Amino acid sequence: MPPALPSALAVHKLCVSFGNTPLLDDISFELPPGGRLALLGESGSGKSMTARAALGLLPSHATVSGAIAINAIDVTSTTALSRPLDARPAMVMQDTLAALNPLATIGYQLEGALRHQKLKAKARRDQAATLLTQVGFHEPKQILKRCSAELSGGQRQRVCIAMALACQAPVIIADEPTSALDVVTQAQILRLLHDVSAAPSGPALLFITHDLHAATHLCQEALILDAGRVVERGPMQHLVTSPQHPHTQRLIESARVCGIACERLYA
Ligand SMILES: Nc1ncnc2c1ncn2[C@@H]1O[C@H](COP(=O)(O)OP(=O)(O)OP(=O)(O)O)[C@@H](O)[C@H]1O
Repeated sequence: MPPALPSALAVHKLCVSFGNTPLLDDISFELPPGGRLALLGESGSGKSMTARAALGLLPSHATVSGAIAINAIDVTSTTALSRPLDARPAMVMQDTLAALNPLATIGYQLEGALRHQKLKAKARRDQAATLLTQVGFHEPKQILKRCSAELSGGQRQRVCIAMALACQAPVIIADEPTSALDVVTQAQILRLLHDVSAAPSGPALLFITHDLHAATHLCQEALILDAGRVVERGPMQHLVTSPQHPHTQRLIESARVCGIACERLYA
């Protein structure tokens, strides 16, 4: 049997506090290469803080214990920019206008993300266009010339996913990537995130969301957070059809009140 690949992202007994305030308490999970894990929980439960720890973006006054490894490289106490390239997750955020530089063309930004590949200028331009095709643009050369304000929200999110792919990151952390989009565009972006992570050697995906329905479509597994702790974990189907913890039960029930019967997806 070939040796098992290291986890794309491994978090072990992570605790984070700001001063005397504990924000994350004993968080552990592993994300295999190409795996898709949802982080679910109510507002303030610690989803984004977990992402910030994995990205190396906690403020310097944070007290951190436990361990974080990316591609088996220990990054627990290294900031984002001091990490080697193969231990830096890429980030896809909800606010695509803030994520992209409004004053630079998409081509300029995408080629910047390809810088580390040391390609010649023409090859870099071609690669930028190829990435845009990969995320669903039919006229990539036109998009390369535009600025972010000249694109729709869904188009900007595709560009952000292309930027994440350009970084060849082992993990994409997607924090509410579809919340600002209409339902048709949401479905397209979820499908795209699925396809990029399911591709051979595709990145693992940590999907942060309130949206149980989106998580059931996209992810194989989920962690449910409450007040900075993991209250339940397991295969998505199991959590949705047979939630054990009262907090998970409340999440499923709340989704049902909003007309979303996730368990039907598994019927
Ligand atoms: N800069 C900060 N300083 C102090 N406390 C913070 C800071 N940022 C977040 N927190 C606290 O950390 C906890 C977790 O916040 P976090 O942003 O991770 O929640 P979340 O689950 O991502 O919520 P949401 O779904 O609303 O984005 C909350 O209690 C929040 O008030």
